[in-house]
Amino acid sequence: MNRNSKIYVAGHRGMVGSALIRNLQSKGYQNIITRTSSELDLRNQTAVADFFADEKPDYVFLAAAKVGGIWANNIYRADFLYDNLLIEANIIHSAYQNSVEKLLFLGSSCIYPKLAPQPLKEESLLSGYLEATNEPYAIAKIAGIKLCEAYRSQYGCNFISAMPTNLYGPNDNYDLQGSHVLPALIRKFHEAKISNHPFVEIWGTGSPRREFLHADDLADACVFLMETYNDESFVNIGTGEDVTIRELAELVKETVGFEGELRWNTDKPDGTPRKLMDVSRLHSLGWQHRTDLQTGVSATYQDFLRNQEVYV
Ligand SMILES: NC(=O)C1=CN([C@@H]2O[C@H](COP(=O)(O)OP(=O)(O)OC[C@H]3O[C@@H](n4cnc5c(N)ncnc54)[C@H](OP(=O)(O)O)[C@@H]3O)[C@@H](O)[C@H]2O)C=CC1
Ligand SMILES: C[C@H]1O[C@H](OP(=O)(O)OP(=O)(O)OC[C@H]2O[C@@H](n3cnc4c(=O)[nH]c(N)nc43)[C@H](O)[C@@H]2O)[C@@H](O)[C@@H](O)C1=O
Repeated sequence: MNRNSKIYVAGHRGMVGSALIRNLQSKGYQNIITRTSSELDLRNQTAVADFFADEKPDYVFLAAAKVGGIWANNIYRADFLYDNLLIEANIIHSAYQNSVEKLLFLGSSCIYPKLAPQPLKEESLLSGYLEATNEPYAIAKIAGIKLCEAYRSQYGCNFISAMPTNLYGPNDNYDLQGSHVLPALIRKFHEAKISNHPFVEIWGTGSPRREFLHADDLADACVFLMETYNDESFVNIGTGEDVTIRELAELVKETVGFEGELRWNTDKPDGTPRKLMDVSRLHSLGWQHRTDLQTGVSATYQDFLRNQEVYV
């Protein structure tokens, strides 16, 4: 990829897509093309085919997807499966038809079996049953990995896949039904602090463990892989460290400065007990994350305070 390569970032208004744009621009890549979902619905096969034929991008970052936390994944099961299958199939097939030089597909750590050995090695894919709350989304993400592998083996396309752990950062989704845990906790603790509410409700038991990576680190890893990595095997992207949801809640509570009580709503699902990434493949390639969780949560709360009128 050189500084004048034509780069299509699909999903550029999202948390990951916007981080990719910041990272690419900071490295001097100037020829970036984007479309919002209202300009180009990536579920529309003809529209995607026309877009690729007109624009002929050299490189593609596939960061557009139907995304959400545990509740949204569990309720909108059809949408998470249908939208994601169509988006990735349309883009990957058009990338092949238009001789895209290289494509990076973003999967997720939820592709791994619920009870796979920890930390999760890339080799554990398809070795057991998936977590029920996000099975449709995980199946779509596994299909995306398999599309990249199949177009590589049948047509020689240089399509690679990266599997990020749970992410957070600027432009996250702060909708309390649809969001992931970290933005939900930031918003809940902030609103409880402002309104002097005595407690904050948190879902589940607090015992599940999760690994969190800042979106700017993820973007840096994706650009690194686009610049340097050309193998079929997908690559986990994470920190290699995790915390319990209870520990995360205590950290966000302290960061926000809320002094009330934590109340656990065990009617809400815990989801996977643990999903810690084995990041040895990524480390052996020469990339490591930079932002520790405390620093990242603090920066994300400051970003939330600056942009809360847009976010909520
Ligand atoms: N957030 C996380 O914790 C994790 C995310 N990932 C993966 O990273 C990628 C990016 O996620 P994230 O940035 O968090 O998600 P966001 O929800 O923040 O952004 C998703 C983007 O996808 C675009 N999009 C969705 N549907 C369509 C459509 N039908 N047509 C065109 N564009 C569409 C949206 O565009 P628009 O704004 O124009 O509507 C949006 O900007 C996804 O593949 C996700 O699975 C993986 C692991 C964890
Ligand atoms: C990235 C990943 O994200 C999803 O999986 P998840 O990791 O389970 O996602 P989550 O962030 O929503 O929850 C993490 C944990 O946190 C607990 N929790 C507490 N309180 C709140 C809360 O207020 N909101 C949310 N959302 N969770 C809460 C919650 O009960 C769970 O135990 C996948 O569906 C899939 O999309 C995927 O790949």
